[in-house]
Amino acid sequence: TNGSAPAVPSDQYDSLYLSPVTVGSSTLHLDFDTGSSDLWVFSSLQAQSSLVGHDYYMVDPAKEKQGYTWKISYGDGSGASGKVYADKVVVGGVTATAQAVEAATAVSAQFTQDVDTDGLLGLAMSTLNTVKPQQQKTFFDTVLKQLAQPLFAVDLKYHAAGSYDFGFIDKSKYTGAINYVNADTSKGWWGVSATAYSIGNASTSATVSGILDTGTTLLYVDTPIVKAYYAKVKGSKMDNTQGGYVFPCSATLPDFSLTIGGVKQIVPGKHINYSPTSAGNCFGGIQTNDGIGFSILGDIFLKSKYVIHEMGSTPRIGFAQQ
Ligand SMILES: O=C(NNC1=NCCC1)c1ccc(Br)cc1
Repeated sequence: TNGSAPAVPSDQYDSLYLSPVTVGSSTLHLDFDTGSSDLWVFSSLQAQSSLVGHDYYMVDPAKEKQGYTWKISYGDGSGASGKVYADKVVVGGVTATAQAVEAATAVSAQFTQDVDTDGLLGLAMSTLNTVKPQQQKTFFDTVLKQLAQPLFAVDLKYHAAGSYDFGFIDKSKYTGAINYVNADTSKGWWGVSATAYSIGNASTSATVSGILDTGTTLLYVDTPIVKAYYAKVKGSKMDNTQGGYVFPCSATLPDFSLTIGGVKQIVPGKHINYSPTSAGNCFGGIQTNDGIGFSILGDIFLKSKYVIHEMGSTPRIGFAQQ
C-alpha cells in the first residue's frame, strides 16, 4: 500500500512542518525528521503539566516492550526519553501493525513549549535509532516491503502545506527531470555532496558535503560560504545576540545554489529571509555550521524541491524542481 500525508507549517515562518499520524487510537501531529531515526510521542506516562496543549499517546501496558528504553538528543540541544510500546501506526493510509512507538516520560522544554508538536517520526537510517537493549526500525523501514517502490518523497513548501509520499513518485508535484545521485548512508543519514555553490550569478567550485534534514529549519554551511553570501546583502551582519546573520528586512537576497550531480539546486533568495527578529531586522535562512565539517540541508534548502529518498540496493536521492 502506498500513501501520502500532508506537511503543514507549524507557524508563519515554516519553523517546522507537522503531519497527522494515527498512533494506537490517537491522531497526533508529528515532525517528520530525515535527520533522526526514532518515532517518539508525548504520552500518558508524562506529568499532566507537561501535556498541556499537546495531543498524546495513551499507553496500553499490555503493549509495552518491557525493559526497553530510549533517549535522544538533537543537534539543537533538544531531547526526550522514555519507554517503548509496540502499536499500530498509520501514515496516509500506510499501516505498520507493530511499530516501535517510543512513549516519552521526559521531554525538553523546547518541545514542551511547542504545543503544536506531539513528537517526531524519524526517517533516517534505523542504525541511528536509540532504543535499548535492541535497536528498533523506523516507520519507513517497517513498511518498506509493502510499498510499491522502496522510497519516500519530500515535498515541503514555502509558507504552504506540502506532503510526504510513501511508495510512489507523484508526477503532479514537480516539473522537469528528476536528477538522481547516490546517497552516502554510512553515517546513518541521507548524505549528499555538491561540487560547487553559487551566490547570485557567481559560481565557486568547492566540495560541500551535507545531510538532508527535514527536522532542521535552516540551511547550515561552512563559515566561508556564509560570509561570502552575506557580503552580497547590504546591511547584513553577524549578530551573536540573535545567534546568527541578520539583515534589514527590505534587503534583496541573492539566490543560493549547490551543484549536486552536475545540476544546480537553487534556493530562491526569497526563501533565505527566514523571519523578523525582536530587534527589528530579519534573520537569515543560511547560517554557519560552526565548523562541524559538513552541511545540514534543512527546510530552507528543501522547500523549493521534490526530493525522493530511495532505499534500493544502492540508496539514491532524487532532486526535482517543484
Ligand atoms: O537533530 C537533527 N535533526 N533533527 C532535528 N533537529 C531538531 C529536532 C529534530 C540533526 C541531525 C544531524 C545534524 Br549534523 C544536526 C542536527
